Amino acid sequence: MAPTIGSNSIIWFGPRPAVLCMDPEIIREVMSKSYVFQRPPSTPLTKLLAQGLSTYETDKWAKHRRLINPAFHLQKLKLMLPAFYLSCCDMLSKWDKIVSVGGSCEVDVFFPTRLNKRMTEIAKEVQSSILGIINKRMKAIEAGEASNEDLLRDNVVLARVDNDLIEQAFGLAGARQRGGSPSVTMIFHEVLRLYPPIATLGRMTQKESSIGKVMLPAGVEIIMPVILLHHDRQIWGDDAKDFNPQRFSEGVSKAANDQLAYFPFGWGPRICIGQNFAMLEAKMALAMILQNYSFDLSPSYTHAPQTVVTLQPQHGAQLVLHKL
Ligand code: HEM
Repeated sequence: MAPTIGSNSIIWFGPRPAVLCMDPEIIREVMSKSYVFQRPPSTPLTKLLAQGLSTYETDKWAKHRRLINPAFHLQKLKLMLPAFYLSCCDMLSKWDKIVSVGGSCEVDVFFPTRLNKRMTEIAKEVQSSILGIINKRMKAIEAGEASNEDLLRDNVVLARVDNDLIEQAFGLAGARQRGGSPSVTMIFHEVLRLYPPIATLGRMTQKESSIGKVMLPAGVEIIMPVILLHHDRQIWGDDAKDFNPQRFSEGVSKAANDQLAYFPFGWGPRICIGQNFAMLEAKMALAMILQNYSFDLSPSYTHAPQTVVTLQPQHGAQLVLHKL
C-alpha cells in the first residue's frame, strides 16, 4: 500500500518522486520548516520568471529577506500610492479615449491587446522605479548611511498619505463592512480562494526527513495543491464552490473550519513578501475604475480558468465598461 501523508494523499513517481499533500496541518509543518523543505530546483522556465529572493535558499535567503522586509511594510507601501495612482490614471485615460460619458465599450482586461500591453509596460516601469528606490535605500542601510533626514522625509510623506487614502479619498470600504454588503477585502479574499494565482506550491526534501508520521528520502517533491484545499467541501462547507465573500465577514481565520486551509500567498517564513503590495494596488485600481466606470461581464466571456504558470482566464476576461 502506498504510504499516505495526512488523511487523503497519494504518492506517485513522475520525473522525480513526489507526494501530494492535502492535510493543512502537515502543509503548515512543511511550509514552516523552510531550511528542511526547500523550493524544488529552478527549471529554465522558472529561472526566466523569477530571480532573486524567491530563488534563494537558507542563509542567503534569510539575509535578503531581512533586508527587503522593511520596504514591504504596509506603511512604507503607502508611499507607493502616488505611483499606483499615476499608472491607474494612464490606464483610465486610455479607456476614456475609446468611450465617452454615458457610452459603453468592451475591453479585455486580460488578453495582450495593445492597451493591455501598454498597461503591462506601465506596471513594469512603476515596478522598476520602485525597485530602484528600494535598492538605493537598501544600499544606504547596508553602508550605514540611511540618515535621520531620510527617515524624517519618509515620515512627512507618510503623514500625508497615511489617512488611508484608499478608503477616504476614494470612498471605498477597504477593510470595513457596511450594512451587510461585503467589503472589498472580503471580495478579494474570495477571489483568491476560488482562483489562487499560484495554484500549487512545491517543496523538496534535501535529506531524509519526516513529515507527519512518514519518513521521506532525499529528493522527494512535496506538492501542496492550494486550489484543491481552497475548494474542499469538508473545509469550507457545501457552498465551497460558490462565490460567497460573506464567508470572510469575520476575517480569514473564521471563514473555514480549518484556519490553515486558506493560503493564496503561501505560509510561514517564505510567505509572499508582496501580499500587502498586491492587495493595496488592486484596491487602488478598483477604486479608481469604480469612480469613473461601472462594468458588466461581457456576454462573450467564457469561464475557463487554466494554469499557464499562474491561474488565468483561457479566453481572456472581457468586460463591458459604462462611462459614468
Ligand atoms: C495576488 C498577487 C500575488 C500572489 C497570489 C502571490 C503569491 C505568492 C506565493 C504563494 C508565494 C509563496 C511561494 C512559495 O512558498 O513557494 C509568494 C512568494 C513571493 N512573492 Fe508573491 N504573490 C503575489 C504578489 C506579489 C507581489 C506584488 C510581489 C512583489 C512586489 C511578490 C513578491 C514575492 C516574493 C519576492 C516571494 C518570495 C518570498 C520568499 O521566498 O521569501 N508577490 N507569492
